[in-house]
Amino acid sequence: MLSYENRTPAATPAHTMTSTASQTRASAPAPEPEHHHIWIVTGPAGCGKSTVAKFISQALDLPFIEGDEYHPKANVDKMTRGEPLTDADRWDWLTQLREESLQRLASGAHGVVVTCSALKRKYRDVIRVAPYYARGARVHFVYLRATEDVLLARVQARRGHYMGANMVHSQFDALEEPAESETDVISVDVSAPLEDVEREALRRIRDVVLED
Ligand SMILES: Nc1ncnc2c1ncn2[C@@H]1O[C@H](COP(=O)(O)OP(=O)(O)OP(=O)(O)O)[C@@H](O)[C@H]1O
Ligand SMILES: O=C(O)[C@H](O)[C@@H](O)[C@H](O)[C@H](O)CO
Repeated sequence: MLSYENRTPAATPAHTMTSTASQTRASAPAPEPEHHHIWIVTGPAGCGKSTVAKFISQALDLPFIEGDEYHPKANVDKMTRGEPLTDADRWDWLTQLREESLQRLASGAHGVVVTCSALKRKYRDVIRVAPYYARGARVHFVYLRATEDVLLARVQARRGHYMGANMVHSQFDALEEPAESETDVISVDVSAPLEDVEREALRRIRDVVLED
């Protein structure tokens, strides 16, 4: 479980507390986290969304939503044929991922980890409005950054996936890398070995939670 408990000492440093307050804290149940975080792991095909998101969800003991499983069959058929999706193909899918994420929080989860390519700013904006529907929800994007060459090599090496290497270029054509003004984005370079990428992503996520 993500150590949300770590936030308590951070919020109230021990040296500022009276002994009575310390005792109360020691016996009181851990407080509910104030914010419930929706972690959207993003990037083009092959950047490691599924692999890294599963790792994060396990490390933080949060539910995991595999965004690819929510594409309608028509979208999957299209990608299997090597045809890039259009904006129109993606809107309902993005809305559904936002709703599924909120549903997990409504069911009692303290957070949720979701994979979603979210290639363009306007796609990220669809998910960004989640707090409008659920006060206390916080959306963050974990953007897995890589060059086209790196992703081409990884998709070529992968077996049994509908997304072929012939689709990688179109993913970069569509990609609008998060701008600096998108302050809810953690950007992680994924050229490093997987273990390093996972450790770095988790470290950055924990930092965000501690700052919250
Ligand atoms: N840092 C890494 N170093 C080496 N290989 C990696 C790394 N990250 C992921 N991979 C491998 O690259 C391939 C693509 O990873 P993964 O399927 O998780 O990407 P994805 O972004 O979910 O792809 P898609 O969007 O197409 O489903 C997998 O075979 C995975 O094991
Ligand atoms: O927006 C898109 O074009 C899609 O979500 C793709 O990114 C794939 O679903 C994913 O990469 C699986 O290979």
